[in-house]
Amino acid sequence: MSGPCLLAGTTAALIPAAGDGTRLGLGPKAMVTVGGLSLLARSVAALAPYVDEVLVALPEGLTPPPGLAARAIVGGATRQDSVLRLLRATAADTVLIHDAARPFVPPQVVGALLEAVPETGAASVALPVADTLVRAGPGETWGEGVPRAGLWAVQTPQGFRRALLLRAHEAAVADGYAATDDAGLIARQGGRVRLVRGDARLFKVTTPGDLALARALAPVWDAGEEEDRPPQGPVWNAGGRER
Ligand SMILES: Nc1ccn([C@@H]2O[C@H](COP(=O)(O)OP(=O)(O)OP(=O)(O)O)[C@@H](O)[C@H]2O)c(=O)n1
Ligand SMILES: C[C@](O)(CO)[C@H](O)COP(=O)(O)O
Repeated sequence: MSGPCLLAGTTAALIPAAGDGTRLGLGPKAMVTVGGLSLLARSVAALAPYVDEVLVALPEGLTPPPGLAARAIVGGATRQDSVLRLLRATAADTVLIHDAARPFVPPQVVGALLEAVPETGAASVALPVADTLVRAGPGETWGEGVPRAGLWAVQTPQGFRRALLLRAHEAAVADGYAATDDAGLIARQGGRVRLVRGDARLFKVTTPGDLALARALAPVWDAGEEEDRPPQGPVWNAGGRER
């Protein structure tokens, strides 16, 4: 990893992994394997080199897999609730929040995200939408076209000053507001969220089709170029200086 890290203080990776995986239909999704490694193990390994600690939220009753280099807590009923529990379980100054269900995390993307966070305290990886968009009408017919100019599809990881995100989560709880991601909670409070260009390989394993894609990609990813592999060992220390 090259380039300076501008983060001050400590950093934690928070990995919500407590979902049921209903759409995939294979039990707790984070434990599903691709290329011999669970989605959770891949996500933990991808972010561990950048942070001081990794915390994962698991479904109640699920024992953390042996050898997982992360502290485990019990997640909540929704992703939002799992993330709030993770935020309350760490004292880190900066947090990277990443779905366990996105196992392929290009190091370049994490580096760009870490450099973006200090500007506003909130940044998200996202990709400009490339397909034509339509709002479906009755009976799954073509309803209304949606102009795609300026639309980005949000991925993870997302990075935040922890105190800022915690306040946004607590405000959402107080208002009974539910969001599908964390950056949306900051934006709702009027906060600015920097968008960092993501990567097609950061797709979320949601459906059986996604799992088939992930299993096809895993051997290519694992044999990939050095720049596409997580760095070995810690990259930045707690004070944000390059190691
Ligand atoms: N109560 C929940 C629900 C989701 N997640 C996590 O949030 C991420 C994104 O969620 P998604 O892909 O929707 O996973 P599931 O909720 O498991 O999927 P489904 O909606 O099909 O059940 C996943 O890593 C998932 O484990 C979580 O930590 N706690
Ligand atoms: C956080 C997220 O991955 C960003 O795209 C997405 O919103 C998660 O949604 P889900 O409903 O938990 O699948």
